[in-house]
Amino acid sequence: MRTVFITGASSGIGAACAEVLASEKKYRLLLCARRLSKLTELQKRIQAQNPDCEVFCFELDVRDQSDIIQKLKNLPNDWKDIDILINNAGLSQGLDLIQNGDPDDWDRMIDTNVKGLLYVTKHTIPLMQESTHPHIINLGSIAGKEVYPSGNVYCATKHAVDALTKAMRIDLLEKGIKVTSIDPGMVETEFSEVRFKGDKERAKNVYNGLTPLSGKDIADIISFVLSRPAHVNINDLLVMPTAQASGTIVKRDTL
Ligand SMILES: NC(=O)C1=CN([C@@H]2O[C@H](COP(=O)(O)OP(=O)(O)OC[C@H]3O[C@@H](n4cnc5c(N)ncnc54)[C@H](OP(=O)(O)O)[C@@H]3O)[C@@H](O)[C@H]2O)C=CC1
Ligand SMILES: CC(=O)[C@H](N)C(=O)O
Repeated sequence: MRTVFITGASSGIGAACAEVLASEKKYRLLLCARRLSKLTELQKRIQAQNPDCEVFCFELDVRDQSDIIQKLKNLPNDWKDIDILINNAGLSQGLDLIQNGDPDDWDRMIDTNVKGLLYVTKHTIPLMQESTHPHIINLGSIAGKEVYPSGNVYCATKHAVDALTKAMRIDLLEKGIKVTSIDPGMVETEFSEVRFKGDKERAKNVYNGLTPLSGKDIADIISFVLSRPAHVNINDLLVMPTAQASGTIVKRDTL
């Protein structure tokens, strides 16, 4: 069984990855997020459908480096050999022109999407030493390839993930760790509700008149990436809703 460590597993793409990988009977799951209750609900769902799937959940805020160190140190010994890290935890806060942006929003995005990914990676790599086929998958974004109006800092954080993925692939070559970036377009998860701070109407409007991707669409792709033989790595995979030609060009059904 390969041990997969998924950050941000309490909803959306992370939760979908947990469910898809559990169903393949090849993985055991190490899941973290800030909402432990959501993680335990997910664990119950997964183990109801896959009774033999081992799942270990723990509460973690990826922005807190000392908590990461402590939580990884305190893992049960049989969870300390990790094969796959999926750096999924991330968010956007607001959608404001830079001149109107809130520096607290900027801090949250940078601390979560960039520094959180770095902290988790730094402290997980030592736990991947024993793996025969170690793999790190970073959740990038179309926002890491293009910039869109008012996307400013969120786009900058995903551009940073794009650069860090390339850098990690170079630096970790000596350790034989595969590194992949998965870069989705619009995926209907809690993402927009988080971005708009609970404004469900505004979040729903993001996807009006088109079929966005689902968390499972991305999880299925990650499952494929992980299934490649040892000599094959998918470096970077941009995946969009058919209706979204680029970061800002979408085709919506007329009402
Ligand atoms: N949805 C989309 O359109 C796209 C999303 N992405 C990226 O995909 C990733 C997953 O997003 P998505 O599933 O859509 O969004 P969701 O909001 O549904 O999920 C985000 C996950 O990240 C976790 N998270 C957020 N902040 C922290 C933190 N500080 N510490 C630990 N976990 C945290 C949340 O858990 P909790 O709140 O319990 O801590 C949640 O489980 C993100 O990196 C996002 O940028 C990329 C392209 C498109
Ligand atoms: C594509 C994403 O990362 C996100 N949905 C966004 O609005 O930029």
